[in-house]
Amino acid sequence: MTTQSDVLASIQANLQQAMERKKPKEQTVKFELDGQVRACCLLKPFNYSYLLKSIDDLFGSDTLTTIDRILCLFSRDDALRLPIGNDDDLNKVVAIAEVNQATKLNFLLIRKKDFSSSQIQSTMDSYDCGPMSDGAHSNEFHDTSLDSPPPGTIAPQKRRTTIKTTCKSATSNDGGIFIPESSDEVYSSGSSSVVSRESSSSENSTRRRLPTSYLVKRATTGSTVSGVSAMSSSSNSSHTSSSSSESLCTQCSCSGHHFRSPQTPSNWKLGRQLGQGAFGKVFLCYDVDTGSELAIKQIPIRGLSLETSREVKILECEINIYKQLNHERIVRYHGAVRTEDCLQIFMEYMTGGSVREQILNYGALTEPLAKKYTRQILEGLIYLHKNRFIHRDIKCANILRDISGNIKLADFGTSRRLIAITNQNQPDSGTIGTAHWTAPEIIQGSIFGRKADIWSLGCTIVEMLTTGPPWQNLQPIAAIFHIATCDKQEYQLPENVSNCAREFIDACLTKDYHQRPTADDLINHPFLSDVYNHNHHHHEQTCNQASPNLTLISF
Ligand SMILES: Nc1ncnc2c1ncn2[C@@H]1O[C@H](COP(=O)(O)OP(=O)(O)OP(=O)(O)O)[C@@H](O)[C@H]1O
Repeated sequence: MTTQSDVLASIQANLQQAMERKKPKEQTVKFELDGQVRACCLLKPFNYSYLLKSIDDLFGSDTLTTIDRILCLFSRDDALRLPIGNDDDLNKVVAIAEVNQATKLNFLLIRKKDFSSSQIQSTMDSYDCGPMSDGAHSNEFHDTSLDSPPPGTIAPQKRRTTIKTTCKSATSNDGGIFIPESSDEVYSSGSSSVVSRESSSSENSTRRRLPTSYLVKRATTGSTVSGVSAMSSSSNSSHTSSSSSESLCTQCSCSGHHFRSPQTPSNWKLGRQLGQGAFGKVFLCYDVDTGSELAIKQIPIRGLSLETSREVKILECEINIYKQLNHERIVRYHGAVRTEDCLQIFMEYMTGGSVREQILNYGALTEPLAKKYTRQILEGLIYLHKNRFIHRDIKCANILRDISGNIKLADFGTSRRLIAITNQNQPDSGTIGTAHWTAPEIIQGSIFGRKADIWSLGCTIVEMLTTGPPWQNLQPIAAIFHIATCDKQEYQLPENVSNCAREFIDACLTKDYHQRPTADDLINHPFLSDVYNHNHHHHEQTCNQASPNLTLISF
């Protein structure tokens, strides 16, 4: 006799079978090497050595001997890139792709540092690279030279892509097939930290072209600035006149003319080193003309490809947009200057260093201090989000302290470009990367929006209270696998942490971003109810400020 549980078991088995049948039997895999994009379809399951063989098949034998790292690219703009080194990493990546129903896996192949352009040339010459889109085969290989372009050179708008071929099932023995990139895929640059379209109901995400009108206009009425819609693409000028810029003010309905954009120092002296991050070193900088001290981040850019050089140019331009952001919870950018060897980013000097360093020096923070920092982070986020910016890299290393123990958000908007420029993944400079703070929707690659910052805030509070983010013991690939596949983020907090704090963190770590609260929602959460609203006090002073050149200091 058939019991109810037999029926249920048979339904479940059928379902399982149906799901298995729906799973694609092959995986499109796309590789990029020196700006060359090639793809093939691999029959599943495939392992790491099969992946390596495909690289040789696609790019020519001996290519592997020149490769230093294979980075898997995640997120819509490929900003999250993690090294793949074995079967285990690859299995996790394939599993994430399956969960996300991703149509292809993207890998970036990084050459060994000492591999010269002439060697690249001979390797490229040694295989038939298939049909070319414009027949300019040999010239374009010269484009992959590691030399920087001469000053003033405009990099090509798009990397060369391969001509049309049909994507069909193929084993690596086929030597690979070429898949044309859509213009959207090719054009991956733009101000990725800018929320492209304002929508209260959805967290839209589209790739943006470089905004070339750098004047961010404030709204004529109300307290919200329609900054991004004012950033239209018009010319390819990269010069910003700081004297013509207006600062943004979203805190009140005042005129918004509190400050002018700061001037980029032109006459300055390098001071002591303040620290080192994944992308470069940070020094004290004395502005000889104004007598003020700033911080300067120097990012080495010698020997970049044309494509990467273009990223540097875009970052330079973006920083000139960020200069106009003016809020007491945001570290002020003072501009960027490119020299032959490095990109120099000038910013406000924060005497207390980062909260990450505070934790490393003094241990986990107490709940009241974590609460105060959380409130101040939210104040910064509310300002950024109102102005349609996403920070995208909230973590203790990017939260800097002033002398009186208040904090500001640093490094907004720059991380994605710096990753592309320096090809960093998990940095080897003692910093810990960003994978553990990344929101599931970013890993899924379909969307990113303001609520990704809220997820990272949740991870950052865990970091403040325990010295590390959730999944801190896992390697980055394993961590993002958990973030993408687990329904509930697990983390451990000290026993004495209040329920209210736990509820707040849980709210931030809501997997479905539709359900996740906004910064505006969270500022009213009971967890923060007993923190003094320092911001309000300060802003009243700011709005009543007589001279735009005076900086008020509040305690
Ligand atoms: N504006 C600043 N004022 C004072 N010190 C700073 C400033 N910016 C950075 N630093 C110091 O330099 C260190 C390195 O900063 P950087 O932004 O390069 O890397 P990071 O944020 O620590 O790590 P990552 O590169 O992973 O983001 C910081 O930890 C901090 O001590």
